[in-house]
Amino acid sequence: MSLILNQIRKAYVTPTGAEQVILDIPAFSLDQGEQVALVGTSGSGKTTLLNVAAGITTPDSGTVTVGGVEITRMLEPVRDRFRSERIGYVFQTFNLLGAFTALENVLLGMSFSSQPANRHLAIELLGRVGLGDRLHYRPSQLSVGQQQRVSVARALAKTPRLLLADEPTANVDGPNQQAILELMQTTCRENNVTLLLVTHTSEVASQFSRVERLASFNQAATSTSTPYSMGVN
Ligand SMILES: Nc1ncnc2c1ncn2[C@@H]1O[C@H](COP(=O)(O)OP(=O)(O)OP(=O)(O)O)[C@@H](O)[C@H]1O
Repeated sequence: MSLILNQIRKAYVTPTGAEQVILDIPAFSLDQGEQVALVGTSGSGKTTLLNVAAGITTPDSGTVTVGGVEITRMLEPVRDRFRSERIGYVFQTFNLLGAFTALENVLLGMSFSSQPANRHLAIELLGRVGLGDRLHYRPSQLSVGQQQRVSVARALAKTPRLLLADEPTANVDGPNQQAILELMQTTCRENNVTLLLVTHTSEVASQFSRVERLASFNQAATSTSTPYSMGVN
């Protein structure tokens, strides 16, 4: 599905009560099946942009159109169902359900989508992210990097039409980073899934033919951002 952001504005109220505009985006879009890396300084609004694209955060103004459907016009329950069925999201903070095992988390992610839970696919994906021997571990029994990999498997398992990934390899080592990135890119390519992936790492960004710097299309001046030099900013 294509993703089109048009005239998006999003401001937050700071603890002092002032309004701070985080996103002021005249236009930003991805074609169906396109794979884009999004880079930018910490605090510049990358997660906010993904949340707006997913319909989790409502923009103050502007429209978000996913696969030709304007999700900003939908009532919240309809938008929630649209997201569950068609959008995969690898959250920066994983958002795994603590009472459930790795396998159950992936199966639950599938059950919220339109397709029936496919245990075979869930086990295969967990194996492909290197967690074949951790299927029955709960999040608290997994390392942070392992939890991140469960989150990747969960997002892919529902075979979304749009995949949003917020630094999905931030907590894993080099070989795992490469394996996860390849899995995401290959799966998206094979299924014509649109991929928007936030990264701070130049090795990750370099594997995308299109790399977008948020500041290049966001007119909001996020002066709170503190540049740091882990990689791409
Ligand atoms: N609910 C909120 N209320 C007020 N300010 C917020 C809220 N959520 C985010 N912000 C502010 O919006 C700005 C952008 O946050 P966001 O998480 O989108 O940045 P980011 O680019 O993803 O950062 P990072 O690379 O560190 O993950 C930050 O300055 C943050 O303080």
